[in-house]
Amino acid sequence: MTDILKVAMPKGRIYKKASALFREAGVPIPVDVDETRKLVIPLPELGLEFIMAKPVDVPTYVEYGAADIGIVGKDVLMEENRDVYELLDLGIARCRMSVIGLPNWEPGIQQRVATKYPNVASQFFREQGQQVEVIKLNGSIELAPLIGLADRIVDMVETGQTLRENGLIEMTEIFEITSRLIANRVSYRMKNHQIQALCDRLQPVIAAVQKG
Ligand SMILES: Nc1ncnc2c1ncn2[C@@H]1O[C@H](COP(=O)(O)OP(=O)(O)OP(=O)(O)O)[C@@H](O)[C@H]1O
Ligand SMILES: O=P(O)(O)OC[C@H]1O[C@H](OP(=O)(O)OP(=O)(O)O)[C@H](O)[C@@H]1O
Repeated sequence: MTDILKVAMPKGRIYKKASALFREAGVPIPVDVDETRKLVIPLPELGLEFIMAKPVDVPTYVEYGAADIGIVGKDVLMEENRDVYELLDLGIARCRMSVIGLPNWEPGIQQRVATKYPNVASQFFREQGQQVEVIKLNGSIELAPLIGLADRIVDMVETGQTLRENGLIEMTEIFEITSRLIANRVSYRMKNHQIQALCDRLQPVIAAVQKG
């Protein structure tokens, strides 16, 4: 009997892209999985079990071994700094982490930066030698400079539509984001065969997508 691989799948926008990638790689996830509200989805015919997690929690499930592997954005990996292996860059859900502000922004004495990513933002400004107060928000980050909560924000930019519609500009790109396949350190040894088999299926599809 082969061991089932437990996969922490992020609900939301990454799931759609990750499931398409799996299907292209010859892992036929049944279509009803896309719509279900079930949180634990056994897929014994594929040797998998999906755990449908909030994206930011994926590295936590994987670090503790509640999931063997997981799919998560680089943004979350950088912010959470969990003890997991990063196995593959899946090349999906591409966007970037940037410093954003109003076009007329000028450095003041007491600078405030709002973000969903306080660790990433603090580290970035520390490295730049800039002293800022970081304010943690949980969404609609672009509101903060519009209504005077913060001078600048650190947030994700994909198409730039949110910035345009709110009259904001991207000042500095901090890093590029794509989704990654991560593994629990013990699972990586104990279930190496299954994990490697999945990576071997995914790799050529990722390479083909990257070629264009
Ligand atoms: N335009 C984008 N905005 C935000 N994240 C994006 C974008 N494009 C790709 N991503 C990736 O998708 C991941 C998950 O985003 P999603 O919006 O699904 O969840 P979330 O906002 O973290 O969670 P929730 O909506 O459940 O609070 C991000 O961590 C990032 O890696
Ligand atoms: O460049 P764009 O294509 O406009 O994408 C970027 C926007 O998408 C994300 O927000 P999300 O939709 O996750 O909503 P949130 O504000 O609740 O985080 C992100 O925080 C930006 O606001």
